[in-house]
Amino acid sequence: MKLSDKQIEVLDTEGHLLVIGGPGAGKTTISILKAAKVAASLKPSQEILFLSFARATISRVIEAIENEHDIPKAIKSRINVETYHSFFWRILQTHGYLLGLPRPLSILTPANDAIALSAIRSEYKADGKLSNAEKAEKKGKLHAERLRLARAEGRVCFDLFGSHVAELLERSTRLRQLIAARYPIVILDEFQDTNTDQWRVVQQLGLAGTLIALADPEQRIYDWIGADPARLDQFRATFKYNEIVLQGENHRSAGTEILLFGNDVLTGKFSKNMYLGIEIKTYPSNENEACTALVTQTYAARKRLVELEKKEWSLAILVPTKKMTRAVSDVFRNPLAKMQPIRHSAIVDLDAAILGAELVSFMLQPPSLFHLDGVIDLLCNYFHGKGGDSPTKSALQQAAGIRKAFGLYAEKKAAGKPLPKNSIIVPLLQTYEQLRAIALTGDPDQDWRSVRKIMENGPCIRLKEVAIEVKNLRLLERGTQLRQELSQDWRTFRRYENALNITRQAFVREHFATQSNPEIGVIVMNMHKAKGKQFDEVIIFEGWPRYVKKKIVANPDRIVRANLKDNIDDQARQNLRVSITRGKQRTTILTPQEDPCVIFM
Ligand SMILES: Nc1ncnc2c1ncn2[C@@H]1O[C@H](COP(=O)(O)OP(=O)(O)OP(=O)(O)O)[C@@H](O)[C@H]1O
Repeated sequence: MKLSDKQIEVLDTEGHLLVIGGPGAGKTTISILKAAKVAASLKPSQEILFLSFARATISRVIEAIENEHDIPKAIKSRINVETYHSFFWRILQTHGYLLGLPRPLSILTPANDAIALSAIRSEYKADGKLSNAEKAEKKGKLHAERLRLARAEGRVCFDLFGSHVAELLERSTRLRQLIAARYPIVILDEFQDTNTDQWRVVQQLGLAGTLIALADPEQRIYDWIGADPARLDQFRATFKYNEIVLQGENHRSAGTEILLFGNDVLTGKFSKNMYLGIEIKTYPSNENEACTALVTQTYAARKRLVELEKKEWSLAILVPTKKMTRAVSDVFRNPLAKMQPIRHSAIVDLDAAILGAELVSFMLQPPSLFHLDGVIDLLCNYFHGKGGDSPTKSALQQAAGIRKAFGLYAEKKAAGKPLPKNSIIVPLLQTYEQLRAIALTGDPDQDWRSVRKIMENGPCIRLKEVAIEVKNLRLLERGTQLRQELSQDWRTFRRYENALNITRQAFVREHFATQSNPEIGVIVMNMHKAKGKQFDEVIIFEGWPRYVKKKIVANPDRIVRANLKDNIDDQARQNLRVSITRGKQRTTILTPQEDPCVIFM
């Protein structure tokens, strides 16, 4: 790889650095090369810290490091790529007591956070129907409860990580120095998207160590969770620094006009009718034709990529919402008649699946006095937590309904009376009895599948939902730690004595694991998740309007909310630009014929 003059300048410049460049300008690449250069002169106890937002981004950075064949292995191992979350958690575990947090601390995972806060959330109507004062009151109550859980029970949710670590570093010069002694250089990926607490931490890290901030102000897509357009200027005002702009560089899709098109999306002024590497295709606005268009385009892209005879290729299908990620994944699994299914992986939120897995694993445990009570607790947990931080009213009502029906069951049972025939506990008990009758084998994969199948095919619709949800998990595949630990549990006790605990720990570990599979083949994800990644081809597929008597009555899953001109804002434009510029060779946009994406109109 021949580095550009500006990239070489990054290598040669010392002190705090702000590296600015558009999509594919080579910021990540040059920061890795810089890290390798500096790592060679570090003391044995020191490492370079590369901080990123999501595990998904980390896997690409790790992959990029692996791909730099000129960097010796020993040097690569000195670059520690981590999420803000996992870095913060390490500090909190060891020093949180200084803030009055108890010991030991445990993580309140997003799903369990949702469960813990569901009682407060169920006091309020949906967010859209709340006044500003009610919203503020709800936010205050949620925050107070999270603080209470941290201080009284030592259960800390992700939302509190940043502010607690910031407070620790602001109050302790010694701690700052210790961290800087271990990590003399900290690289900040996607710096434009740091939120207020992360920025507070970064300021402290910069007091004692050296920062390399990588940023593209126009890829800022996290305003809704605290990113701030003023962040780059705050960096400029806080530190004595050098700024290097990788102006006009585009190594990702060189030879195409993908970046030019992405930039034109930002301004809304389209300089050309056709752009090399960009295809905008329309489909008739109905489900069948939308899905057929998507599947056909995916086949065609896949064919093009296979014909290149590269060892590995990647094709991303990017959609505007999480809901649509699942819908596309379902369509690929079961396309319309006569079309071949498409092998793919889908990046979906796993909150619900993880809670479901807790229930499946608990079913593996031997019967105990209160086993059924435990099942009910976990099933209620599932409904409380499955919607993450925006649970639906109906899910909360499901949980309340199960709890109430189980209370009645316990009463009747104690009085020796039968349950009402229409009680939701009746089918649940039937499935439960079938589950209890399984002869477990000690092969966790097989036993897990037996439990899941009975739940899916049994008469209880609630357990069936859980079983279907759990299919999204791949944690029991050959060689996984969860599988090994469950096997060990069986070998020790001749039963799965600790299945629930083992499963819970596996998910916490998984959350912090940095190694995730490189993204190859067909991958479906929502547009936000594509940040920081790249693929050989990208297909952006948005939803279509629903008509009644030729009038649009709903317009979900659009790039711009409801596809209304008034809703076009910087966030929508930047988000679309990020998605468009993930493609190396080609980006195809699929939009409905009768109501195409307003950004292009
Ligand atoms: N000087 C170079 N010559 C050739 N290829 C390069 C060069 N610098 C980077 N690349 C390649 O270009 C692609 C994009 O680079 P990189 O991911 O570093 O960009 P980025 O600025 O971090 O992008 P984004 O902000 O969009 O995530 C990568 O495949 C990388 O290997």
